[in-house]
Amino acid sequence: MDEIRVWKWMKKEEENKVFLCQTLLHHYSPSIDKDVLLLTASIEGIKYEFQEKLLGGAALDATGVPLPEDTLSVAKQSDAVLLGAIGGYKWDKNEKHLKPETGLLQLRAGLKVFANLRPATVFPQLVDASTLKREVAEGVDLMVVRELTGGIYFGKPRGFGTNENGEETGYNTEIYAAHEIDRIARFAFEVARKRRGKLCSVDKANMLEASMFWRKRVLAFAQEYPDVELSHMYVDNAAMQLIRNPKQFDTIVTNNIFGDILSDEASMITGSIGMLPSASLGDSGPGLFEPIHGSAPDIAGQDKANPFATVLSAAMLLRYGLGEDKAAERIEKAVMDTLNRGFRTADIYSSGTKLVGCKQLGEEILKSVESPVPAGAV
Ligand SMILES: NC(=O)C1=CN([C@@H]2O[C@H](COP(=O)(O)OP(=O)(O)OC[C@H]3O[C@@H](n4cnc5c(N)ncnc54)[C@H](O)[C@@H]3O)[C@@H](O)[C@H]2O)C=CC1
Ligand SMILES: CC(C)CC(=O)C(=O)O
Ligand SMILES: [Mg+2]
Repeated sequence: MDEIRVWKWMKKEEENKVFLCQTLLHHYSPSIDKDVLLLTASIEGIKYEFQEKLLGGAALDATGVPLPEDTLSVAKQSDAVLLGAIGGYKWDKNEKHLKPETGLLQLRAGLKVFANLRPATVFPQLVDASTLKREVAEGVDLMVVRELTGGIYFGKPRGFGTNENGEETGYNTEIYAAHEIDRIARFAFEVARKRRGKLCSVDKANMLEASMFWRKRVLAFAQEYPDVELSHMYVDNAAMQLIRNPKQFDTIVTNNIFGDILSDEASMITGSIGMLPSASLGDSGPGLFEPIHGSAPDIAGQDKANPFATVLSAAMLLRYGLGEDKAAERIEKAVMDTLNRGFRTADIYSSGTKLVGCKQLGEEILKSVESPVPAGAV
């Protein structure tokens, strides 16, 4: 690849109180995931052009819309898109079309990234940071494949109304067309095939028509993938099984809203939502890479946020977005080195480790990117 363009939304300094990820990252000049990505690219000899554009609250404040045309257009022309989290108290009461979250959904739809990969891996160094017992959490390595551009977040009709009793209502529609299920099902079978060959499709087919249809379409792919063991589970049971025995799962495929919820749940097995990166991919065009967490406004400005999820998203960008596996490994190894050297933010701290803020953790990750610690040296 001769030229690599990476685009990232970056918040402005004055919004630090609102956007934690960017607050914590912004202590660091200008953000940890960007610094790690660009340093790694330079060391690995990857040529790049890096542009920054606004999305979400920063875009609303600057332009009046959550996804400016210029942002979408540059994102579409890029090879990969690195994204911080959006949202904040300041815009919570905005009308729907003027919410930061709407900008994010428009970007995902605009880039047609229908498959969202959310790996939940328990690093050996963090087993004791999990809220689950060691024997339950240790060795968990599962992948949530979440459908990202359909379902209830996009379905119509939606809105506010009045029912036959004159009472106010709010409504959304869970709807999937056949092609939307088929493409995510195929994607998930392929993912499962490259992993441990087990695919669990999560739905609510005992009650919802959209789920009954989902299950029927997923099932139709089973004969094409005889090497993949397909199972089905209702989402309420899946939420319980993830806590009871998460090691039973290899790859989970599910709709947009169930995947959103289950991946937040799965993140806690690993110690923190601050550990989970994600990759959103389509049939063609750039992938979108972002942590699974939001802007964490409750700890904004406190230098407390865990940067690993965003840094690992940069690694996913290199691997799945640009095919730069060696560079991705450099970042993943730097994360492991940093953990091995004992550095932890508060959310993953356990006794005997070193409690640091986001800024220092970022500096430690950068040191490890630059000079990987030889195996056995810590
Ligand atoms: N993809 C995105 O950009 C997302 C944006 N949001 C937006 O973020 C805002 C906050 O939403 P919440 O429901 O509070 O979800 P959230 O994921 O921002 O935070 C949930 C909890 O996890 C903690 N947390 C999140 N990331 C962390 C990190 N890196 N290190 C340590 N702790 C971390 C927070 O402090 C909070 O207690 C809202 O405006 C929401 O719409 C929420 C989810 C995803
Ligand atoms: C705006 C939300 C739908 C985003 C979210 O929670 C997510 O994608 O994880
Ligand atoms: Mg979410």
